[in-house]
Amino acid sequence: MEEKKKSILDYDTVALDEENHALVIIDQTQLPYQTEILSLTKQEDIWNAIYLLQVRGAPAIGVAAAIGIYLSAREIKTADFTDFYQEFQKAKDYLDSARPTAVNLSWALNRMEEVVLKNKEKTIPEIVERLHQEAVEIREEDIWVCKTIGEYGLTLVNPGDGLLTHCNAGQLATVKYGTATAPMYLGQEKGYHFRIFSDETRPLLQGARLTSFELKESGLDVTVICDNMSASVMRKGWVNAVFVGCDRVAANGDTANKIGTSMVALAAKRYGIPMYICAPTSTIDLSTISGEDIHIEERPAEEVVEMWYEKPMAPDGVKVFNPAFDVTDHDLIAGIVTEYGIARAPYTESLKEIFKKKEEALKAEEKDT
Ligand SMILES: CSC[C@H]1O[C@H](OP(=O)(O)O)[C@H](O)[C@@H]1O
Repeated sequence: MEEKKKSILDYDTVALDEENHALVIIDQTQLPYQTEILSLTKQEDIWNAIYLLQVRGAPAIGVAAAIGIYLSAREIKTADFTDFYQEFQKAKDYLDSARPTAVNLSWALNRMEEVVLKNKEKTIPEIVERLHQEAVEIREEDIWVCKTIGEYGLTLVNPGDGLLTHCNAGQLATVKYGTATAPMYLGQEKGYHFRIFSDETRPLLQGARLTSFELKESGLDVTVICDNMSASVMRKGWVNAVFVGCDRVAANGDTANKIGTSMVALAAKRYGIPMYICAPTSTIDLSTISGEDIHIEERPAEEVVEMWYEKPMAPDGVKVFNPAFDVTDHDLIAGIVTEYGIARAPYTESLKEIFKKKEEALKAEEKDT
């Protein structure tokens, strides 16, 4: 049994238990009421954990998928590559079907598949070991990515600023630091005193349940507000910048993020407040041309009308629409903060520049090793 730690941030959001060959996650559907750690070995349990948002947030979903597909590869009992690859692809397609919007899920699975193909001349045990290393690398990389996003994000704000965020793009959506919360945590380390407003984020309340929880546990000044209050808080002059995460950034900068983000962006535009998307390059999908092409996940009606209420809050049988995400138009976005710099409009060009910088950095890294 995991010993009780002092803060939720002392627990691993998502990790590989090397000894028991298991994916270990915090069950985020139980937060903030109780901290339950799940140790998952079965593919269907991992699929369910992603679908039910027990593990959630684009980067954390990508890490969970990488670990999950490695665990699945360990169980493929054959010495023949063709058979192995066939079983691997089945497992990959299965995990990929858990949620459609966050590109990190397919990004991580595709990266693991590349490892298989790159090592197809090796023995199956050697391929599985390479998958193991890649899953660990994807997880470790996320820490550097989020910290660097935090450093770039800090260049956009002042020590005493009011910040607003929507949903949870915090440490609970990543391995460490979060994306939208990375500037907040790094600012705290520098002695900054941000006043943070966290939208509750209906219907699943990631902002109230998760963001306010992790920020408060870290000693940050956080205030929970209802989603319909964000414009009013902006109008009062309490917000100097908005930082949110993302689930898929299209080539033109249109961004899918938790439902309600586009309303925050519209209000921020009205009040002249910069809206920043904190986006690991793993969440930027240049093959998706614009927001029109992003598949928005729709989720069960119960999440809207029954969750958190003693009795359903709408008449029985009434129609319910429950899109998990919406698209913020690129012209409402002041900047896209990545681990290779801040992209500014026009995004079609600037995002390509970011990937060029990434490619150059990776090439230089390869040369050094
Ligand atoms: C660090 S990006 C997290 C991103 O993912 C969340 O969605 P969900 O809670 O459904 O996984 C939300 O859109 C966050 O902004």
